[in-house]
Amino acid sequence: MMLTEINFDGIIGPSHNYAGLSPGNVASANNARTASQPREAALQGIAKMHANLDLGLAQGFFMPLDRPDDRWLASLGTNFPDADPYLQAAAMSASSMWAANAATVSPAPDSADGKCHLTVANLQAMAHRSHEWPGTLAQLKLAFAHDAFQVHPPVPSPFGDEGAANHLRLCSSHDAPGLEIFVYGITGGKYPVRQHIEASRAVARYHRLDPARTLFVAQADAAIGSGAFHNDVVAVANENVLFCHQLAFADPELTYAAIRAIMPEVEIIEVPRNIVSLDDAIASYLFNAQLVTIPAGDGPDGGMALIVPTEARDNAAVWGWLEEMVRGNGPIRKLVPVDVRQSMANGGGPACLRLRVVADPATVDPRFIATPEKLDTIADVVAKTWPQSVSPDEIAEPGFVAAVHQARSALLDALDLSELV
Ligand SMILES: NCCC[C@H](NC(=O)CCC(=O)O)C(=O)O
Repeated sequence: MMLTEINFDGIIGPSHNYAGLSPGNVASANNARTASQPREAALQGIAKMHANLDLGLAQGFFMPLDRPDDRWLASLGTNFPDADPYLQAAAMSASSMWAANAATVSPAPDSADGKCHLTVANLQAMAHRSHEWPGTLAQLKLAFAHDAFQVHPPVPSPFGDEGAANHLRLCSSHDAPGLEIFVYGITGGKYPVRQHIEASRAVARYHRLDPARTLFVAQADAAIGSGAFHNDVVAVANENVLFCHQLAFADPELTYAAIRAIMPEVEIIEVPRNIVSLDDAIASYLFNAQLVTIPAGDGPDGGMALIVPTEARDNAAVWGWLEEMVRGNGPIRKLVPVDVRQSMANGGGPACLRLRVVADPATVDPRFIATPEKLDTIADVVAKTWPQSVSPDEIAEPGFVAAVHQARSALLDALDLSELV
């Protein structure tokens, strides 16, 4: 059994649009009502997956969900043509692209029963995301049907759960038992808190985690209030490294001490607020990075790489700090900027677009595992069928709805996944 970290990216769906649906998400608000480019968006995501394969990383993907979500609208007593524009936009959202919010994942070495556990996130804080979970659950049950996994339905209402975006795992290596850190919000000032501690505690119970290696940590109110609606906007972990902003956690010193008490070998790289302000961190998304271990023999000199959005390179304070960090003798040796601007404009960086699953790739349904050839097939379908551009006023047009349906069906056909209705 070879346990490896596999990054599953959400393929950016054909209905990708900027409807400004996420209060507390600065980018979503700033770009509200502008035109989006679904085709370019999806191609950017595919290019990121190609680049990760080139780094020697294991890569998977999830299909876009069926949009508009007619079942959800029916449960609200309406249908797409009759619904008001807000419900139409919420039903049409391509938000399942942000796979970090699909589920929380606890790899097998962390669980008392030796299975890899996944709990689908209920995403109940935002209407347009609250109806993702049935489609996501169906997909995870298919991809992870092997008995190496256990897929759990979401935590019940009213406890909000946003999945892996509020979850950090530290370990000596991916296949060793880890320390799992659940980050929750208390108050977000003017913005909603999305992750509730009761939900985090329930997930830890479902996953049969060892309480001695599980922490529940409050996110700083200032971070949520500045636009860090998920903790992965201000912190990321990989193996023994925690990379975070000074204002990520409500009580940083206590948090670091609690981590060190369980895992003395942890390396905490904290970015000081006087060098990178919270506003710069949120605008550049330097922490919404994929912090990955380059497989031995494949890397420039081994070590870890930080896959950052190009927005981080464009910010002088952020890029200056990052360049100095990689020149030092630390664990992060390489910066890899990737262009995911279409997703970034809705508040989703490289880390939001992926769900990390530590598992034996042989136990995953192979239809969800990426190869360069399969990514080319996906890119081909996208180039032929994804709408080029759409403004929020156009998402209810019958022609657009038909194009969205056709595009997704073409992709499911090409990947032999038509059973995902
Ligand atoms: N992890 C990143 C999630 C980004 C996501 N954006 C959105 O849903 C924007 C949708 C819109 O405004 O059309 C969110 O805020 O949950």
